[in-house]
Amino acid sequence: MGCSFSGLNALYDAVNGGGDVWINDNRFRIVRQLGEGGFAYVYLVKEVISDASSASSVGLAKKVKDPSHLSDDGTYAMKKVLIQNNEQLELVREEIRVSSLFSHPNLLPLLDHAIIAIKPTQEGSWNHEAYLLFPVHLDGTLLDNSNAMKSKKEFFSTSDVLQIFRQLCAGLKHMHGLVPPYAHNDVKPGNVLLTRRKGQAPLAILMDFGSARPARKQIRSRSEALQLQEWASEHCSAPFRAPELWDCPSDADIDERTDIWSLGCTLYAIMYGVSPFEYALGESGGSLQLAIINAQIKWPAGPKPPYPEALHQFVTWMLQPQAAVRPQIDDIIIHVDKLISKFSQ
Ligand SMILES: Nc1ncnc2c1ncn2[C@@H]1O[C@H](COP(=O)(O)OP(=O)(O)OP(=O)(O)O)[C@@H](O)[C@H]1O
Repeated sequence: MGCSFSGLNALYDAVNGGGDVWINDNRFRIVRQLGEGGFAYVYLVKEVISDASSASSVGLAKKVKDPSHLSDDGTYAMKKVLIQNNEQLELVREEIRVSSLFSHPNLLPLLDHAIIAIKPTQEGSWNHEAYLLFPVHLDGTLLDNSNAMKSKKEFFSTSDVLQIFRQLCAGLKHMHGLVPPYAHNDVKPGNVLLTRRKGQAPLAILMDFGSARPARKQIRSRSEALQLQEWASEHCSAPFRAPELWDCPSDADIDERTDIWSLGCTLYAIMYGVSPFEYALGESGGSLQLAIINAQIKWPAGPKPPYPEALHQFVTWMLQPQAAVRPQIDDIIIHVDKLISKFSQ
């Protein structure tokens, strides 16, 4: 395959093994597909090291700053993003730039990346593919886990609900605490990787920084408000999207509390397996936007014994439609720690 490299390079090893991919100096064998998104495929890959005896000083080990991100068996998750135009190329470049700003045990680290240009289209411009390499978490997302549990009528214990949530708060605190603060903008169960651990609450890791941006925006005109709403409609999943991103005033100060709204919806979903506003609409349908703007919350029948009322009040506190009086991540952490000491053994 004819390739032109845009600085960094990933290259199919068409001759050796067919299924191998090079990301910069390292070679990976595709084992199987793990998932797919809008324009992306995620594969389980295994690093191919020619001299296994010196594995700790070659290959990815040489490249990755934090050795705890290296896997014992050489397996990783590789996301291949198909890029068809300049706008998509800029989005991937931004995802790579933003991901490299974060370093926290509850945020999925980007280990390496490469963008390649492939066969010119008829107009003569280049198509691109991006390859992003991450640690792999084989137990799936919080959404996958919730769906599997729902079909068995199982629920997380109160203690696990709080511990999973606490880890998401820790990851978000890192993002909201940067200068300038960053909002994730797409906090939802499908963007949380969960790893089950014996005798401990599951490990929760927030991923997908494709929508993460500096959090604070001053909206001072109708056209700026509409521009923000349009951006949000493409980047923030509707059932978890804050009211100010649906119906933005022409004079508004947007901040990282858009994520607190999504976090409230996510806490509800850890308990009941669905966003509160999808649940509120139920089978009858109706307007998701109206349900969100009115913060219309209903509580499903849960596990027996049910979750403590204090958890419901906690969700309601985060789902404050007026962003200016919604709590910040530090307030949330103080509160969840109190709930953990009260309800976890
Ligand atoms: N590090 C990983 N370990 C294991 N599985 C992963 C990993 N990263 C992604 N996946 C799987 O691949 C799926 C798609 O990944 P991701 O959400 O990053 O893609 P996306 O294109 O951003 O998707 P979407 O547009 O739906 O948000 C995930 O839902 C998950 O099942």
